[in-house]
Amino acid sequence: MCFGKRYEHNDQELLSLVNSAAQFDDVAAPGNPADFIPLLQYLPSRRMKVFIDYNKSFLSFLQKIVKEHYKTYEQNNIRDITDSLIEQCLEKKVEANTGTQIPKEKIVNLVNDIFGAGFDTVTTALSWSLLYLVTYPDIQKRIQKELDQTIGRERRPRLSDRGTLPYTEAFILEVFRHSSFLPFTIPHSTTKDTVLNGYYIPKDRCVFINQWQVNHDEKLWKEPETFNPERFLSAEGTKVNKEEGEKVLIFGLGKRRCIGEPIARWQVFLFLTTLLQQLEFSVCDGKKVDMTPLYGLTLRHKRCEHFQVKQRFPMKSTN
Ligand code: HEM
Repeated sequence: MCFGKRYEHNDQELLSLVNSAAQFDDVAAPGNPADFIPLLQYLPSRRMKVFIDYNKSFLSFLQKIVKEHYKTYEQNNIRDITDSLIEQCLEKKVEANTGTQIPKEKIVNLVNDIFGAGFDTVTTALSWSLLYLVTYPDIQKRIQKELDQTIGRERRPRLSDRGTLPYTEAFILEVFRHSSFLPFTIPHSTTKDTVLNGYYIPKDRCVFINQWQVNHDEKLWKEPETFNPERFLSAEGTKVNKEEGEKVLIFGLGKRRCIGEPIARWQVFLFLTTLLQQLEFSVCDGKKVDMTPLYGLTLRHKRCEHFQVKQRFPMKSTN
């Protein structure tokens, strides 16, 4: 979407970025001691070096792509998000509306934000989903039954199917809630002295939301530690209970909540339904999945060595 390009699975440049994304995740996690004791920023830090090195290499990867886009840019053929940003930048220049103009040098940073915020998050959501599916095979079967009955096997799932698969939707909500794989929001700062629920928070204080706590609060959820998609279904089991769904906190809150939320929900839905229509996921007999989360900017799970996949029915070309 960002670059209008599909990378080969063995593209070395992309692979090295994907692999180092995990490192970035570790060092960028909220909880860097220097966020709380500013003096620590002056001490040498291995974390900070990894953080800076990763950003440098990622920015140079993006700069190269943005440069290529500028060279081949055609006003009447907008190929992707990068072209669209270039268009904004050039168009606004013509209108000389400097208030909303995107400066040319900011394009790389904007692509960086979209790629950085939208890549690791969606892949982590999908990978937790697969882990829950192999841990709860009956839930996997129930989603596949819903897919078979509603979509069938003759065509692939589409975005327009989303409202017609309540159990699948409830499963995704329960993955978001139970894993809470983004346990905290991005750190923000108070712009003035504030009182919240009787607590005084001075101006310029680092604040962020503990989403994990909200998603596991016993006052909000019945048996919060139990993985149970049905908690999001109406009494008859035929609809998603909207009010319950809205209680799940994974995209942040307020003005700076995730701007990519709708696209993220669509992506998770489309990838999961496409995979589950065709494939069955499991772990080798007698093996158990370790669901202990590894702490980082996103909570990851340990690599699962016993994961296996098989086709549900003979391959047919679908569209
Ligand atoms: C399941 C996937 C995703 C989750 C759980 C998620 C979650 C979040 C969270 C918690 C924040 C911080 C909100 C805050 O600090 O209050 C955020 C910010 C952001 N997200 Fe997402 N996100 C996801 C996918 C995406 C995608 C696909 C995109 C872009 C295509 C995206 C773009 C952004 C951007 C640009 C911000 C910064 C917004 C700002 O600072 O104003 N996210 N996201």
